[in-house]
Amino acid sequence: MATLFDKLWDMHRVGDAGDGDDLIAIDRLLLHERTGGVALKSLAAAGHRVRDPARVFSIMDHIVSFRHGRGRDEARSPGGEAFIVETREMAQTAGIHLIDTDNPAQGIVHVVAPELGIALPGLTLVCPDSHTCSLGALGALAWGIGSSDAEHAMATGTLRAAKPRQMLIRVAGRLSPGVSAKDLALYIIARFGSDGGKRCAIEYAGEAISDLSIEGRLTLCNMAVEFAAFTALIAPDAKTLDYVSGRPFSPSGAQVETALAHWQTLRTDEGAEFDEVIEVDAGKVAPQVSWGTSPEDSLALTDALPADASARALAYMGLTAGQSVKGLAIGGAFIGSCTNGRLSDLKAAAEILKGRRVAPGVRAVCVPGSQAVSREAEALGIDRIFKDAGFEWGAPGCAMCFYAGGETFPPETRVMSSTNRNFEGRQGPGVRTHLASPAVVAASAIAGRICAPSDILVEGGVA
Ligand SMILES: CC(C)[C@H](C(=O)O)[C@@H](O)C(=O)O
Ligand code: SF4
Repeated sequence: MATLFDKLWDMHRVGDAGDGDDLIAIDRLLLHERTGGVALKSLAAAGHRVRDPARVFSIMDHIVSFRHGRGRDEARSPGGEAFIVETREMAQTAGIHLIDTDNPAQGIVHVVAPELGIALPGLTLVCPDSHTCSLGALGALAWGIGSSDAEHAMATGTLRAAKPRQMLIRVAGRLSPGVSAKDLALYIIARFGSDGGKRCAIEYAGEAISDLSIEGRLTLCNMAVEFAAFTALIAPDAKTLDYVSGRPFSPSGAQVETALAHWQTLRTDEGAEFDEVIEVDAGKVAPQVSWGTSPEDSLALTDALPADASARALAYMGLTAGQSVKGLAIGGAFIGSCTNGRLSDLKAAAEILKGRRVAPGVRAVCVPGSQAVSREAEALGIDRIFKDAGFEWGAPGCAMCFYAGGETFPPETRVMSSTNRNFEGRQGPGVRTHLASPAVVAASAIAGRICAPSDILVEGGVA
């Protein structure tokens, strides 16, 4: 009896690397211009070549400008162009796949990898980026690595790694209407703490997980690293197989049948043991918002701040213990990122924005996670809904998810954000980030204060 994680590990284990480490075969490696160009350059400087360029994909997302109309080589941070240019040159020299700024498939690496079928059930995938765990949503074994590990993986097609402990998070029951995968992720992190994942490989299972769309699963697994997990994964089911079929880098022709047969074996055997098991009742999860400077500082929108809230976090966020977060005036709203920048996220926000206007004094920005998401949204008129509501509609990339030295909100601005990190300075010096789902961000942008979508709907529309 084996867990899904055991099976994936064993299938890729090529040897004992000593000191308790295994040598793991890496199927596909992803790079972005913020860390990937550096890894490629250092690899070349050491006189090594990429062993199998067909398995390596480089994508421009972190530094590219999100301003439409500007040259896409323009960076959003001073001096950032060098990252773009260097990654391009190094990728071309190495002969790896390059999804450049002008490529119709460009977007955030963790959004693009599933869209293109680079991420598939059963594959090992690594990227020098912490949110690579997102891809476990498809039943892949995917984890974030450092730059030197990326070099090692490119040169050898393998990585040294110690097999992590394993945790099962079973989410029983169903999420209530209006409660999303993002709310579930924040709820779990708040309840068990930002160290609650204990560097384990987490398998999410249970009725609420089967119910989630693939995009919802990607959101949930995206936040596993904020829970200190090694990675997270979800066993592939019919939804997964349907999602991954027919994509550019998915199996084609005669390979399809073999792949389907293989993917169907990717599940945890009945009775297989985990080192830790956590049970969560989906019915208890309400729309969440973060109040502090760690994703674990999250609560239901209707709850007051804990009496023992950290003084430093309170001071940074301009709050006092015991107060309510709901109703606080905001100055910014951001919808996008690898957490919530997919079509279903934009649709959920658009449902609330339709026919309404962002409150005066709120700068609201939406940046689709990829060119594909942007095109689909535009085909459905979703961009119009955002723009008519007063949102800026940006060009795909990480954009305001993290401060790169360029565009930001003024210090002390309270920003509702569909992203995954609310650390001090994450969106800019002094910026006060509140994490929430796209629907909660959209509702708050309309109201000009932190609120739930139901508050807007009850008020019958805020002009
Ligand atoms: C810049 C990159 C290495 C970083 C990460 O590893 O996650 C970024 O994507 C982030 O979200 O903070
Ligand atoms: S969108 Fe944000 S969290 Fe995701 S990869 Fe980019 S910077 Fe990191």
